[in-house]
Amino acid sequence: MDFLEILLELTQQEDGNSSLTMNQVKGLLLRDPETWENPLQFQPERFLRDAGKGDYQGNNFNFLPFGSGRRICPGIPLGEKMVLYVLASLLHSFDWKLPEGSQIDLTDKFGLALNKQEPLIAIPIAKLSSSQHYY
Ligand code: HEM
Repeated sequence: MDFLEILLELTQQEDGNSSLTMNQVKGLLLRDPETWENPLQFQPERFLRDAGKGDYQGNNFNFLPFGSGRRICPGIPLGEKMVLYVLASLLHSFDWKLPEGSQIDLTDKFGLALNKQEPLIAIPIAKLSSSQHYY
């Protein structure tokens, strides 16, 4: 079946019409097995193997987390720094563990942006030598 047909079927409404937002198209493109090997698997290392696939400056139409063209996100440089800084701070300052008996569930929920179906609950454990380092 043609990829477009699958898109239309997935978004069919009760009145027979289909409505597809740009974000839904993007979400589905990121699952296209012709472009992404094992698209449903969380494999961030895929971008290390092939750096071109992770180019998000708007020229690679298979991967547009910041959009493209005239309306491309102007916050890319700040976003790049903030995501890295916040993540690095959280990993540097805390050990993380899951609540007793729970497991990580990576199932996602289709929507305007990709959300996890089950929220992640992670417990931070302070690991810096002095509590003053947390202020
Ligand atoms: C990781 C962080 C971010 C992501 C994933 C992101 C993603 C996006 C996306 C997908 C768009 C729509 C682009 C389009 O329509 O083609 C957008 C637009 C926009 N973003 Fe971001 N963004 C991020 C961070 C930021 C930051 C830090 C700022 C500002 C400080 C910002 C400001 C804007 C503005 C003003 C627009 C509208 C641009 C326009 O319509 O002309 N974004 N962003």
